[in-house]
Amino acid sequence: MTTILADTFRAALTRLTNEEQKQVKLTVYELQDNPDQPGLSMHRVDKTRSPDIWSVRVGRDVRIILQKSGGDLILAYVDHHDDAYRWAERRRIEAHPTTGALQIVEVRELVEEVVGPASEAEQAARPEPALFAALSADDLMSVGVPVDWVADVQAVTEDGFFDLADHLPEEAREALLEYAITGQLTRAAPPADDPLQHPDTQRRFRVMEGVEEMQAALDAPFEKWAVFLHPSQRATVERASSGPARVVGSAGTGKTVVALHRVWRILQAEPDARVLLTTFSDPLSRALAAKLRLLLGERSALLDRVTIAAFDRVAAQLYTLATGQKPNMAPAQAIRSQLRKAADEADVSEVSSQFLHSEWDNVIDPWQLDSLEAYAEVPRVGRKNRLGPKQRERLWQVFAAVRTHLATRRLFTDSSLFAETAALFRDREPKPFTHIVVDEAQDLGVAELRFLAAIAADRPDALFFAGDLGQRIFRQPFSWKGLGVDVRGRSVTLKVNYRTSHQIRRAADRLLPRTVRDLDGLADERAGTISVFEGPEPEVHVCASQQEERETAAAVLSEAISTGISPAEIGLFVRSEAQLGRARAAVRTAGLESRGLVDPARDEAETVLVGTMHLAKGLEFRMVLLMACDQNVLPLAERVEQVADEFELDEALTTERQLLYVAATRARDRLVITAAEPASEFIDDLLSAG
Ligand SMILES: Nc1ncnc2c1ncn2[C@@H]1O[C@H](COP(=O)(O)OP(=O)(O)OP(=O)(O)O)[C@@H](O)[C@H]1O
Repeated sequence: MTTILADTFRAALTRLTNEEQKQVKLTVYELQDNPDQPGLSMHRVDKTRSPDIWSVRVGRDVRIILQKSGGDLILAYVDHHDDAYRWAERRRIEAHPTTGALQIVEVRELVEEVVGPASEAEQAARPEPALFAALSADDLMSVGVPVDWVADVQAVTEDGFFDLADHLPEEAREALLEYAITGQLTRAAPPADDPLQHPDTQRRFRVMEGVEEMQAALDAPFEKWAVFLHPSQRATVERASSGPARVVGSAGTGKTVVALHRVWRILQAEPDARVLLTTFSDPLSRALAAKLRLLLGERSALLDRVTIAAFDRVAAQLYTLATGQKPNMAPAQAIRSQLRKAADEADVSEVSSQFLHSEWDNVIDPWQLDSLEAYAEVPRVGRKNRLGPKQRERLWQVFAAVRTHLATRRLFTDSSLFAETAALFRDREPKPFTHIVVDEAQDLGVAELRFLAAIAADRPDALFFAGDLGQRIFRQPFSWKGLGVDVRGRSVTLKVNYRTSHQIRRAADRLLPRTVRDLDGLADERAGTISVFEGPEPEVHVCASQQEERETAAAVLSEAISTGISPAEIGLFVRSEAQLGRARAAVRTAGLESRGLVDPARDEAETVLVGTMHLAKGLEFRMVLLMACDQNVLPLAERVEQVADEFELDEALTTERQLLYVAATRARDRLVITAAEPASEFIDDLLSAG
């Protein structure tokens, strides 16, 4: 007999007490071992609409609801006696007549709380149009709307949609939302012979191969993604690649989840695989490590074959491994003074410090240019090369002097460490890693990408990237193809946002263009992304002074706490360190305590996280408060003043905007933005309708 676990069962299990959960799990293992054993007290549920629904007794008051049909045993639900029976009486488990996907269908006539199709009189009085009036019953069935619910969907207006959507299977809900936003109806995958093989079945039912798998699935934490993936996520995880591949999608669409499952799949499929899971910062790599542990659960022995660390740490470790020495890093300030000194000596005083720094940071150092010829030929993306050959020659003397200064002292920059370590491993076999999975890949620089390509095995599926071009906040763009990493034709876009409410996502999306293109012509298309739940509209408070802002923010925090949001569920972010004081003062005024990101000693449950927007990356909170969104803070005036040319100005404005997008999309349910007058121009974009 095949045992199948439904997502509704797992969700219901987590609502029971620990002791009840333990008892339920033991009963499930017994059922899986032999569902017919006499010790199990199993009864057919009489009042249901399907003949195959049974209840199994767990202790005095808890009941498991399951469907027994053919050779399959579907674990559907678990709850206290009366609630379990009520759940069972209102549901059918069946293959959808059009799509063939297995669904748990709510029996329409037994669901009272949804407003039924409006009468003609009501419709005449109601000015709101029906959202799906143009779709026929066949259209609706083609996306998996259960027969019972077709009339309700045809009659629903925008106001009632999210309430109704709660009663529909995910594929129908998502297709209808997409239609409401884009006017396009994406039909379900073609029917499979076996309903269990249908991609929409697999997002809510999973066949359990053995007791061990069942244990892992039931012990896995409440995060649904640990067990059930969206079909587009699953396809991306499982896809065999003929070359480097990537997954893109706007914030909250599950790119990190895909990256984690990809790592797991590689480890499972290849006993000799050595995997690097990497990203751009230590806090993010720690978060990835925690999530991977969670996903692997009982299979944590697999972790022995994974390295999880930020790019720069991996480079430093491999350098030490190859040379026996620790790399000595040059302080950024020392490089700045060397540049100025060399410029004075070479008598190029007409060139501003801004230009020198920018040229070093964005061209000379990342590309590791080592000659005047290389300097002349480097691809300058978007940046006008305003240098004549003579001037370039003089400037090169400056950069060459700094390079010599660093080389003679064996001092590294991040980029030179990447380059040197890449050179140490480029021709070595075997490579340190068979597979490399990169999260937040939009912030890879030239040196990092070359480094990763050099330390990965020479096999087509060695490199996998997850990222969102719209969230690039650190690095300037460059052509990946030009460096030999061509993901064209192997890029998948995820469209379902699981993190952020419809209202917050819609507002945050207004900060960015609908399409963001990379330099190889690949587009990240943001239009058509949907959120699966609703919440309040984001709030914006533009205050007359910083003091008024502090009081307003404090009042917002107090009100949130009074409505049941705990301090740990709140993230408070500001543009940069200079505004942290304003944020902490607001937390104090609300009578709360704050903690920083690198403040592990603080009790997380009792404190509000306060940090800069750059550090918000990769996190998520029930409520996000963004403070100090003032005119000179976003975009940051100091940064705008320091640009070397028009290209850099454009870059600065784009990445400042993207920074606000990153911070705003950390919010699940509530987003509040405050500013002291005059407010950032970005706020107008966020609020503008349409
Ligand atoms: N299949 C799924 N089912 C349920 N929840 C999911 C699923 N996939 C992702 N999530 C949830 O959605 C949220 C966002 O996921 P994730 O962090 O992977 O998104 P992301 O695309 O990497 O976001 P960002 O670009 O903002 O970093 C998380 O809370 C995650 O648990």
